[in-house]
Amino acid sequence: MLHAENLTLTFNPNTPIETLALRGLSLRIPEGQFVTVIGSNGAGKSTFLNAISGEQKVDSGSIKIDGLDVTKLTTWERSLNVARVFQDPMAGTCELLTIEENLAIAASRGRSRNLVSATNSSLRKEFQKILKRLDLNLENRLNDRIGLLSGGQRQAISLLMATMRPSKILLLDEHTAALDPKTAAFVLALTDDIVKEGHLTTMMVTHSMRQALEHGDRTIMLHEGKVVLDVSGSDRDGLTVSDLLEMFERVRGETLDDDGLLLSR
Ligand SMILES: Nc1ncnc2c1ncn2[C@@H]1O[C@H](COP(=O)(O)OP(=O)(O)OP(=O)(O)O)[C@@H](O)[C@H]1O
Repeated sequence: MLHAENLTLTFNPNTPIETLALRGLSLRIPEGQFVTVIGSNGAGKSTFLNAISGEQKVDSGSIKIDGLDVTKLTTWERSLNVARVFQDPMAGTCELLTIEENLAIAASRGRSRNLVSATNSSLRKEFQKILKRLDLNLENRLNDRIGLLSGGQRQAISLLMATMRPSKILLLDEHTAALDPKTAAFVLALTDDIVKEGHLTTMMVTHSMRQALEHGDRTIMLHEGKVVLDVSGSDRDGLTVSDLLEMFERVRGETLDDDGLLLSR
């Protein structure tokens, strides 16, 4: 389904601040697989997701989604294939628009209808139905500005918006990192349900090794722009956070020195 082959990307080449963000990164993800992605700060996780979504052009290598090389598509063209939820709850929704208007934008993705015609009564019913699953009474607040909602409520809606229309791959970029633990658990459970229901091919970046092991069916670790660990199936079942840390240290031949990653065990 997703086939990334030998991706390289250098920021500010031939300058004192040259950064080799992707160094021959290759990864294949079959359809319907849920991959969790971990890695220390600066490992290249966001850059990789940006390359898949088209926000960042790579220097070399190819990214194919269902056999189609997407490296040459515009961001808009790729938005039909790639759905994404960011860390910042404010990034996925427009605070000045109502809940209904935000959902209408998501509903019109990939369609020729405009926003005005999208806000009709059958769509309103669809919006109420999908909001009901959150059990937050938001289905009765369609006309409220989304800026009135909490970060967790907005992030839950961002997830619903990203998955409202079909796409080939769902990218979750630390989408629960800015939420308090209880709300993060709520959004993660919602994520699991939505991914399972839609059999969605998914990549979820997280700084929490525990989350990485408890969700999805495969875990990869990036380090210095490459995949250095890739565990799934029976190898991953029963793996503990300590095991994962140990494996990383073994693979890299060095001690993991990343407070963020260690603190969020
Ligand atoms: N637009 C940019 N210009 C210059 N350097 C960049 C840019 N984006 C990322 N980098 C650098 O590329 C490297 C990879 O960054 P990236 O954001 O992909 O890491 P990450 O694994 O997502 O890290 P984090 O967990 O801290 O978010 C880092 O050294 C970063 O400073």
